[in-house]
Amino acid sequence: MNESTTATFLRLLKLAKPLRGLMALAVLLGFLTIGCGIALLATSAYLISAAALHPAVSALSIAIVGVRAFGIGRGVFRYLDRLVSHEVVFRLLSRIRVWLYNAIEPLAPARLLSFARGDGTGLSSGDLLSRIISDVDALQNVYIRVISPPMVALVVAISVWLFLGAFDPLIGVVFIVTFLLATVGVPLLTHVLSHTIGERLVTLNAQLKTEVVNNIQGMPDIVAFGQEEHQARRLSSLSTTLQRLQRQMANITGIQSALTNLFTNLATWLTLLLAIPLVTSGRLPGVLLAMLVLTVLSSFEAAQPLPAAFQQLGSTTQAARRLFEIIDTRSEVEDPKEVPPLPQRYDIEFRDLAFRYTPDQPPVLHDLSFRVPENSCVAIVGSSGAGKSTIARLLLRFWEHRQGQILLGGQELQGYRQEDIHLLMSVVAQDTHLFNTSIYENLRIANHDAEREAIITAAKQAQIHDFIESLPQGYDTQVGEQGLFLSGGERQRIAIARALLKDAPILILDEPTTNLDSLTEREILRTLRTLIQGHTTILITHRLVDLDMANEILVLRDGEIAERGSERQLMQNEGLYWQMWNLQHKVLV
Ligand SMILES: Nc1ncnc2c1ncn2[C@@H]1O[C@H](COP(=O)(O)OP(=O)(O)OP(=O)(O)O)[C@@H](O)[C@H]1O
Repeated sequence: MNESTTATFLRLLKLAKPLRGLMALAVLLGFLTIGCGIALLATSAYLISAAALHPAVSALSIAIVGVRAFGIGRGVFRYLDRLVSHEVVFRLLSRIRVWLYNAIEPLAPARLLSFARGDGTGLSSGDLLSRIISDVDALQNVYIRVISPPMVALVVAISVWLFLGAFDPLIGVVFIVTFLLATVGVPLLTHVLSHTIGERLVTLNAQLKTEVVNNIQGMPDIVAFGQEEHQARRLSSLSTTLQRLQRQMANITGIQSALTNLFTNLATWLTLLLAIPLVTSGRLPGVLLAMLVLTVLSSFEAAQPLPAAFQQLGSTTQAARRLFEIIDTRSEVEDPKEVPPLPQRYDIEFRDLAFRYTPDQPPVLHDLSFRVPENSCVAIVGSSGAGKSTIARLLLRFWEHRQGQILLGGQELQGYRQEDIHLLMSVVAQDTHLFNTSIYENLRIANHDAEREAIITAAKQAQIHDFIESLPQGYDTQVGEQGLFLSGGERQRIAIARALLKDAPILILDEPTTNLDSLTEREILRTLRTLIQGHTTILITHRLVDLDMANEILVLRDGEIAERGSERQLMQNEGLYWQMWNLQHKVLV
């Protein structure tokens, strides 16, 4: 094992620390199972040999009872061993899953995004899924096969060595050497041969899953651009590589299994070779010959699982490494150590703010200063990529600003917990995520305590109620994955209804009328006009319609405020806003 494998392995062991009592019990039960198996064969061999000499039945009674007891004991202990070791594994895996989920949550969206973009550790949604499901499952191998069996093998080795040594030290030495070759030599050899293949198998499996998820998500585009064959070729090439690696793994399995059998038979044969002269010279009673040989043969049962476990160690540690990679990722945004009081007022101020997403990228926002007084509305307009949505992301503390200040209620935003900030803000974003459940549940997500009446009122205000009612299953209609069964406009109106239901004091409307036709846009804007009353609102839009509802409009160009004022002032200035308005108006006409 190299250093990093050992370090990963030790970290995995640490995870199991709270269950060490149960794990010790599993080792004890494993030993008792194999111990009973050895004793069963040894006693049976003695019984058959002794019975061949026709002694009185009473002379055999202890051996007969022993055979029965060990036979029953082996079954019972095997059952208990499986029960306890699986209990340990399932408890551990469920702890790891929860632990992992808790670690992922703070990474969203900034760190998860950077994973998805491939500039972190190259994680995409398919890869993430693979880590959470397959990699966690792969850890079973560590706890069931790598930890317990070597300990059981160690206890068996010492006990059988001492037992055989009592009859003849040389037989004891032959046993321990062959046993060590089978339990240490073969596993090490398999590990050396297979660990790189195992690691590549995990990575390749994840790559294949990523590719499949990606293809399924982009299937309509693949079909529309006639790329089916190209994509199928990519998948087929990945799966051929996977098959080749799996074949190599199968060859190693064959080698390790042949070597283990070789050492088992060699040990049995050598014991026989050494014991026969002892019997002929009278130093060993003849009835014990078969017993010694079968003790050796059956003790190798403890060696059987080790090579397979070490063969999978490469893939297991690689899986663990991939999990620890997520766990070790620092979240983009850190909450303050002490729980701060909530703001008493809801005005927002940006002071000399500059921001870039990554150090190697140019700044997206520069010297940004503006104020949104409590219960007023500021609209931010500008061309695509000007940095409008970035302002919303910073306000939501999805990203951390490092230059300048953002104040909420007069206090720096970084002084509040993200959780508290999210409670104070309702967002209608460009892409609303709908969960694969009913419309009703999708609305209720904004406010779990909302009564049905309140949900319907919000849907009415967002102009979506009549549409929902026209569906055969009304509010219980399933929306499909990511709201696939709804149009872009319908999804947007559900987002507005959610914001209405949440009724937070601050509203962030990021292109709330995207995907809507002009008529619906007007209706929604009318709703928004009412909605923003009594709320501090930031309205981000590139549609220059009905912006007289904003107290101030900021025109953003390349991350800077190029122009600002009320709609009337900006139109009078005949500057950038006026040009954009005219351009849009002409296009619309
Ligand atoms: N997560 C990110 N990492 C790196 N760069 C990003 C990230 N998100 C956005 N950007 C970049 O920041 C710039 C501003 O993006 P932003 O989404 O704020 O623009 P926008 O004005 O809202 O555009 P649109 O109107 O098209 O939504 C763009 O150049 C974009 O490529």
